[in-house]
Amino acid sequence: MTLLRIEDLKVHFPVRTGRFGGGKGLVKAVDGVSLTVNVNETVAVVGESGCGKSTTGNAVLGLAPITAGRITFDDRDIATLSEAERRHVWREMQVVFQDPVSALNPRRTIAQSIGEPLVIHRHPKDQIAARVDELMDLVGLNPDQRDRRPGALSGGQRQRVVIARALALNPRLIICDEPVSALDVSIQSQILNLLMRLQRELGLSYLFIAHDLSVVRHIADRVAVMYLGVVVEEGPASEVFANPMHPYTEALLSAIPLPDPKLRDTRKRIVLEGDMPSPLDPPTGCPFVTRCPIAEAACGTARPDLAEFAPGHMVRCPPRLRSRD
Ligand SMILES: Nc1ncnc2c1ncn2[C@@H]1O[C@H](COP(=O)(O)OP(=O)(O)OP(=O)(O)O)[C@@H](O)[C@H]1O
Repeated sequence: MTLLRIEDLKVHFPVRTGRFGGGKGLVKAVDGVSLTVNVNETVAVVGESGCGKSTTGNAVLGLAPITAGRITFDDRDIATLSEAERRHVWREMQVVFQDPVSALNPRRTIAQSIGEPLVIHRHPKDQIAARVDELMDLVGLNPDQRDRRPGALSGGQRQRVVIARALALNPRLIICDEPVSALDVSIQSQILNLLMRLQRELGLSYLFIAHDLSVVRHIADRVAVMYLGVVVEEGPASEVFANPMHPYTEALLSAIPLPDPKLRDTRKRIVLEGDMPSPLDPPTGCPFVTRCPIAEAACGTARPDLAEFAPGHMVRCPPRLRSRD
């Protein structure tokens, strides 16, 4: 069952341009993204900085304006909700951001931070302490730490606090926006394992935003790779990792270190030249044309659509190019 549906989403920001800010431009941060997240599913959105991943998540959360397209949660269009429906949807949809330091008020105790949504939503006061203990236990924090301040905790423990707070109102969907990027590599897998366990136990759905494909390898059911405001490839995670179709996905995958030295020798590393163009002035034609190792003249004129290569595996690169290698 589909819980979240994003249909042809566009988020364009009007900005001032030119040396003295006299010109006007449009940053096409998201330029026609469609995605679905099913109940109990993790969909990863991956791509380098500036590709529009966070803006997509922010539009779902109501933190970025929807220029065009539609976002439905549980079949309800989030743009047309009444105030009461909106409050209900915001309870069911929570977010975990990258940086647990700025997400937590340093003056509040752990219990106060975790209990904050319960206070805001007027939970009976006498039940809040027990619910906070339950949430701390659920995320692997010792309830003895309830009166500590965030400064006394490690980065991983702080992110557990943020996750416990996100779970307080029994959400169905969590937008995880780079939830492990600020953590030591050794701690990252602990938090990813925690998120996977919580998903199993609570039937959660995740829209999981990351710049690094290796982070999502174990957690994602499906992966959407974004470049310059559009999805260039989307499919079941196992398919995308084993059989990447888009040259950008291939380049991202080739940057992941392989544990097996024999595999390391056989794999070619694809180093992309230059930077992603500005979404203020995207290239005509294929968005990846300026950095693509297999670009042809035609790629500079027509923007390719997403086409299905295998069941559920979509790629925005014409077959005549892909069949060459
Ligand atoms: N409020 C805004 N006004 C103007 N431009 C914006 C605004 N928010 C985002 N952008 C631009 O939109 C583009 C996409 O940004 P976004 O943060 O969604 O990318 P991202 O892939 O999540 O990158 P990062 O990982 O660095 O957050 C960037 O070029 C960014 O500068």
